[in-house]
Amino acid sequence: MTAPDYGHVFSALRNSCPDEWAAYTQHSFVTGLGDGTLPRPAFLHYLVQDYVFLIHFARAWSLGVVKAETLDEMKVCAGTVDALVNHEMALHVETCAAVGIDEAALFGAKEEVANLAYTRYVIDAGLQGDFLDLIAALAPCCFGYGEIGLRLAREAAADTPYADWITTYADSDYQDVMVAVGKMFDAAVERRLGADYQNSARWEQLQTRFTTATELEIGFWDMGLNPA
Ligand SMILES: Cc1ncc(C[n+]2csc(CCO)c2C)c(N)n1
Repeated sequence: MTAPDYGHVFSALRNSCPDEWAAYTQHSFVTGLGDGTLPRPAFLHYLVQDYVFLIHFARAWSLGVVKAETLDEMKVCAGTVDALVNHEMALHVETCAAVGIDEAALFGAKEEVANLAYTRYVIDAGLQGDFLDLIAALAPCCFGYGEIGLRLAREAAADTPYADWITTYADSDYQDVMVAVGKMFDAAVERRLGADYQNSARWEQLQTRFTTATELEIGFWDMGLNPA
């Protein structure tokens, strides 16, 4: 599988924080998913928290519909909300059901501080700022999991118990959606800041949004490794 092209805006943002990006996408939680050494309690703890994360993340993407300026932007945001609440959460529901955690328990799970910090940061970026602030804060989640899924699909141990998780994010339908999201991000930034966006007054602020969200992803993996 070739490396995915998630667009030039994402590449530029990622290149502005290489250390944080590596700490996120090569975190020991990720290594443990690939080689199968991640303890099951840590994985389930992560998955329950991630269910709650996706609920609030769907709210953040919904804000994208509100802040969009074109129909294409609205379509991508609305499509992502649909994918999240009607499809992506199925992995969480099915995996947890198999160990006796039902959906009501997932919905009512106590949200940990690292989880709350991340989603509320993204929602606030969109409330306080404009569409670009919102997508800069949303980007690490989309493209980071896209990169991780593809890398683990290539490198993971054949007998890792986390193959379903890896397949969810390596899946070509999922990758196609991420490529479409990347194209929309490129167009959204060029529309507002022009082709020379990296020299615009807004760029540093967008880099900060992206880096902060990347740091919050690192905190989410750390949280996963420490079941309460
Ligand atoms: C902590 C955390 N970060 C990223 C993802 C992956 N993810 C969540 S929403 C979304 C975009 C549209 O599906 C993607 C890729 C996750 N599940 N949990």
